[in-house]
Amino acid sequence: MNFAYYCAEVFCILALFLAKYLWRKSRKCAAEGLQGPKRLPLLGNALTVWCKDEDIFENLVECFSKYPSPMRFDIFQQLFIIFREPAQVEKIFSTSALTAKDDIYKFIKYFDGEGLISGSGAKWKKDKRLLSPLFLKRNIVQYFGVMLNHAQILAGILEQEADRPAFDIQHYLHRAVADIVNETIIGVQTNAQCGELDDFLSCIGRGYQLVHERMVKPWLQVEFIFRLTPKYKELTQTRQVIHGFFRKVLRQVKKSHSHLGPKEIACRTILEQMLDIRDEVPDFSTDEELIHHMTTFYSASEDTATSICSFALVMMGMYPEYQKRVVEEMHSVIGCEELREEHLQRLDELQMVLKETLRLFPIAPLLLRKVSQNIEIDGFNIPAGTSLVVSIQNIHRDPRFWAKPNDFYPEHFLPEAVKKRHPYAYLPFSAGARGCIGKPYAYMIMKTLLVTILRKYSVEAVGSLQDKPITADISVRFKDHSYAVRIMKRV
Ligand code: HEM
Repeated sequence: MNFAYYCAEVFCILALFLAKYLWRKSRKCAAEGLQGPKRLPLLGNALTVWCKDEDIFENLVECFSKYPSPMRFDIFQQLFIIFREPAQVEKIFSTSALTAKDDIYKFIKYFDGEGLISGSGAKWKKDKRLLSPLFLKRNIVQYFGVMLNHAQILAGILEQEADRPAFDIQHYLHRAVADIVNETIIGVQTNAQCGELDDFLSCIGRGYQLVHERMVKPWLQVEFIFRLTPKYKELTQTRQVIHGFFRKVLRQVKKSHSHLGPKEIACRTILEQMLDIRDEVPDFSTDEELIHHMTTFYSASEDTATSICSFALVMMGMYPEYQKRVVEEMHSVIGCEELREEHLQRLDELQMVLKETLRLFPIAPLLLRKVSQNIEIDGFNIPAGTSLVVSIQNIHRDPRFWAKPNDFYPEHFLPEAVKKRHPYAYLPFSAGARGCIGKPYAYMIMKTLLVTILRKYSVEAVGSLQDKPITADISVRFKDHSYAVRIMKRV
C-alpha cells in the first residue's frame, strides 16, 4: 500500500516537473535579456549550489557579483532574479505588490506559522500594524533594567575566563541574550546563564538548521522524500519542544494576566501586551497564533543579537584601535556612573562599530520576495509569480559604495561618508513595509551587553578578517563557527 502510494507520488512529481519545464521553455520568460551564468538543461544553475553546505553562500555571492543587476539565476527551472543595485532595491522595498515573501519561507512556517517573518497578506498587514508599536523605543525602554541586570551577571560569569587562554564568547552571549529575551518578551525568568536552558537553546538552533537545509536543498523540499529521512523526525521533535515551551508559558501568563494597561504597570512584557491587544481586538490572534508570534520574536532576537555581539567583540579584538576609541568614549560619557539608557544614545564610536559589524555580517544576507502582479523595475518587466532576491551581502561589499569593502572600517559610518552614499546601499534591517521591527530592541540589548563587558575587560582576538570567511544558514556565521577571544581584566 505504502509502496504503491510512493510510486504514484514519484510519478506525479516527475510529471509536474516535466510540465513545469515545458511551460517555462515555451513561455517568453522574464529572464530574457538578463545576464546570468550559463544554464544546463533541467538543472539550470544548480551546480553552483552543488557543493559543501558551508560553501553554498560564498559561491552564490561570488556568482551574483559577476553580472549586472538584475541578473537571472535558476535552480531546477525555478527562476530567481537577483538585485544588487540600491536604486532598484529601493523600488522593490517601496512597492506594495512586492511585500509577499517567497514560497521558500513556507519552511520557516513549520515553526513560525503566520508570524510576522513568514506570514504574508491581510493577516500579516494587520498584525504588523498592531505589533510594531510594541518594539518602538518608547515601549522597550522599560526593559533596560532587565538587560543591564543580565549583562552584569554575564560580566561576573566571565571572570572565570579572564586572563586565561582564548575561549568562545558566543557560548556565553547566547545564554545571556536568552535570559533577556525570555524575561522581556515572554515574561519568564530563566537561568540560561547558569546552563539551565542549554538543551532548549540547542534544540532551537538545530530546528532552524534543519529548516535552512530544506530551504537550500531542493530534493528535501519534496515532502515525501523529506519524510523518508531521519531529519523529518528530528524536525518534528524540535517543534514539539519549542512550541511546548511557549505553550506552557502562555498558559501561565494567561492565568496571571491582568487587564491593567501599560500606564498602571511599570514593566509589561511583549506577551502581556499581545494579550492586552487581544482584549481589545478579539480576532487578533488565537493561542496557537500567539505561540507563532512568540516563536518568531524569540528566534528573530536571540540568535541575531547574540551573533552581532559576538562578531563585534571579535572585530574589536582584532582591531584594537577601534576598541580603544569605544572605551575612551565610554569613559567620557559614562565615567564611573552606573550605566543608564540615555548613555547608550551618546556612544557614537560604539554605534559606528556596530553598524560596520552589521555591514560585514548582515544577519539576513539574501532577502526573497514573490512578485504578486506584473511589475516593471528599472525598465525590466517582471511577471507575477517570479522570485526576486535582494542580495544585501553583495551591496554591503560593493567597492562603489564602500572605501574598504572587505575591511573592518567603522569610518564608513562617519556622517560625511553616509551623506555621500545611496541610503539603500546599507540595509542590515531591510527596509520598507517588510523592514525589521526589532531594531531599537536589538540595539539596546547589544549596546548594554557590549558596554558592560568592555567596562570590565579588554578583548583580544587573533588573526584578521581575511582569515575568517563567512557562511550563512538561517543567519550569517563565521565558517569555522569560532568566536574565540581572550579577555583581560581592566585595572
Ligand atoms: C541585530 C539584530 C537584527 C537584525 C540584523 C535584523 C534584521 C532583519 C531583517 C534583514 C529582516 C527582513 C527579513 C526578510 O525580509 O526576510 C527582519 C525582519 C524582522 N525582524 Fe529583525 N533583525 C534583528 C533583530 C530583531 C529583533 C530583536 C526582533 C524582535 C523581536 C526582530 C523582529 C523582526 C520581525 C518581526 C521581522 C519581520 C518583519 C516583516 O516581515 O514584517 N528582529 N529583521
